Amino acid sequence: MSEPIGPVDATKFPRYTEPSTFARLPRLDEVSRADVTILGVPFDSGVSYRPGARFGPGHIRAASKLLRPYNQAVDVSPFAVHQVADAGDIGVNPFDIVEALTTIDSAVTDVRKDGSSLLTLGGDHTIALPILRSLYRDHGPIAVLHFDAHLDTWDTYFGAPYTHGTPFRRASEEGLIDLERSQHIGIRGPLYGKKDLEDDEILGFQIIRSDDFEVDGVRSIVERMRRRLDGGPVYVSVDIDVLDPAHAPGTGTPEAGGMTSRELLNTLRGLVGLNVVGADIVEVAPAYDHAEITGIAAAHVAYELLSVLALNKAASR
Ligand SMILES: N=C(N)NCCCC(=O)O
Ligand SMILES: [Zn+2]
Ligand SMILES: [Zn+2]
Repeated sequence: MSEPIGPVDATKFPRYTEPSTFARLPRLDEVSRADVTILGVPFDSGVSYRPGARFGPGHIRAASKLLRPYNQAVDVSPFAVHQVADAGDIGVNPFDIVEALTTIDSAVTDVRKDGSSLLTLGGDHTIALPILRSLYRDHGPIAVLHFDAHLDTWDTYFGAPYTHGTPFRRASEEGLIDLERSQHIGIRGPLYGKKDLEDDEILGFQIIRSDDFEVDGVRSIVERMRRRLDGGPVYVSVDIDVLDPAHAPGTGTPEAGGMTSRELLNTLRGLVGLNVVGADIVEVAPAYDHAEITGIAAAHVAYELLSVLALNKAASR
């Protein structure tokens, strides 16, 4: 097998040149096949408050230009172990959510058909549902590790079943999730009522609260997370609003009292060795971002997830 094509060399082409791909990696059509494909899903017709996450993919790519090839925190070069490529964005109907779900499902299925893992850049949280539908057809019920301020297991908004506050309710009803192994991390903030928590508990999710990071620390939370997820395929869904608005102002439904980016990156490093088959980063809304704070956080979240996939690949050889 030929050597993987890595990022453009920043000592020859400065970082602000060239069209944007994630981390200046090759486009999918420039490589024969990818082990990991990055796919943009510019869809935000499911939001309940501030719109704008449809511009998330481009913003995360722009903020990813400064990423360097070697991850010192976990001792891996995530783009050298295997081929990572950027498939660009899906064309999604912004006016018809049901059609959008079908389009996202088929695009994700297409990207994965030769065995590639998937990292999706959203888009609002609605997009997790069609991704889980696609993964279910290959893996069966999958554990969801859900980083978010919000439960996203609400039933409907204004009678609408497909929104960014409801993907994990729909996915649970459709049997796509292994609910005995699933977990929300970073939950906080005002709810509509106590019933929100009761409904979520009935579904079977386990909750690690944002405040738990202060009390228990990252190390003990990683232990709980690994115990919960072990034993099967895992899907990681990162709503950037899991971070405190100080660390991620550019998002649609911000809530005070969130995780720091350092806590989130460290927690993600704890996924090494688990069977992560796909991931998303959603709810990045650049119109409310300043100084690329949210874009940079999202790019680093992607980098840590890609590092986990690379370490898992290296260990399987
Ligand atoms: N998935 C995200 N980011 N937010 C859901 C918030 C739903 C609400 O407006 O109550
Ligand atoms: Zn969410
Ligand atoms: Zn959220």
